[in-house]
Amino acid sequence: MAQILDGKATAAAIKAELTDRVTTLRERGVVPGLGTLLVGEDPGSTWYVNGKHADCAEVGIASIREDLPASATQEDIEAAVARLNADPACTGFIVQLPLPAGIDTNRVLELIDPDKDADGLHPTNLGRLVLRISEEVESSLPCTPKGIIELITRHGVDLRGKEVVVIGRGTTVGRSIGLLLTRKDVNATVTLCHTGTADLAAHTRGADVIVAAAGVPGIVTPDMVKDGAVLIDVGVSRVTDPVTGRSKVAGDIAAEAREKASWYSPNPGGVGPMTRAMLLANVVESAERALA
Ligand SMILES: Nc1nc2c(c(=O)[nH]1)N[C@@H](CN(C=O)c1ccc(C(=O)N[C@@H](CCC(=O)O)C(=O)O)cc1)CN2
Repeated sequence: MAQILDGKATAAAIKAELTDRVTTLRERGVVPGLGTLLVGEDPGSTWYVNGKHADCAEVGIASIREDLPASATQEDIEAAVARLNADPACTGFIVQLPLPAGIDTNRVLELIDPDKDADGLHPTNLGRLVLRISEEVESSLPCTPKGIIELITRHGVDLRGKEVVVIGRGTTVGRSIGLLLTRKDVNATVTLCHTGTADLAAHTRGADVIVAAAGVPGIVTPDMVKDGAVLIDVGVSRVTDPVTGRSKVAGDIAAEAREKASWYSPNPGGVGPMTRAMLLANVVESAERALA
């Protein structure tokens, strides 16, 4: 019988730990502050950003918002990044992705002060992750990959020597998760599959762990899963429920595939809450580093 990697409960436990650490920081005169930059009115992105501010309030982190209209130009966005870089109340910030079409996302990410990069997506911080395979990385780690590893290990599942297949090569998950999984403290072996992979099923069938981050509902079907595999469902697609007619989240892993798993992350309630908790952890850790 497959067991659940409960992201909601794990994130709640992490938030309780972070609340205590924020109290200690405040007692030492440091108020951690998270900034967000949201461009446009996409309902999903707006929901995620609102959630980030609610999470901050829950654990005692201050928060700062920069909301720009969808018509914002590259210059407008770069100016907002500069304001957050300069704001002393903002100890770390994120640029909500994706940015509207026509905006040079990499250029925007490169302008974030690496010391304030709460998402760990600045090239300097990704570069540190590439270079430091055994030492502690003294900057933020990308939230979803960090959250996935935390979710698995907090449930007592050992990743050492495991064959992990990652599906999807996006900026926030696929490109960087291999860097974390192959660090010496985790020691997994990673295969990164993507839209150019010739035979996806041939890879997933041999995998001990599948991290599905393709954003394609149900791309992982039961025939692609080995008995006893660990299934991590990162994909978030919005579909209409044929019975209720309501919009709902559809993950990348077909529900029937879970029956073959030893552990699986539900979706919703798995990786998403962990992503949110890791952002808070990054803000707290960076404030603690600044004090040390
Ligand atoms: N700058 C960033 N942009 C984006 C990131 C990111 O880490 N940094 N990740 C995603 C969006 N995201 C956070 O920003 C995010 C996605 C999902 C969830 C979440 O809690 N999902 C719920 C279900 C939500 C629903 O019902 O729609 C769950 O899994 O239980 C939180 C944050 C892309 N952009």
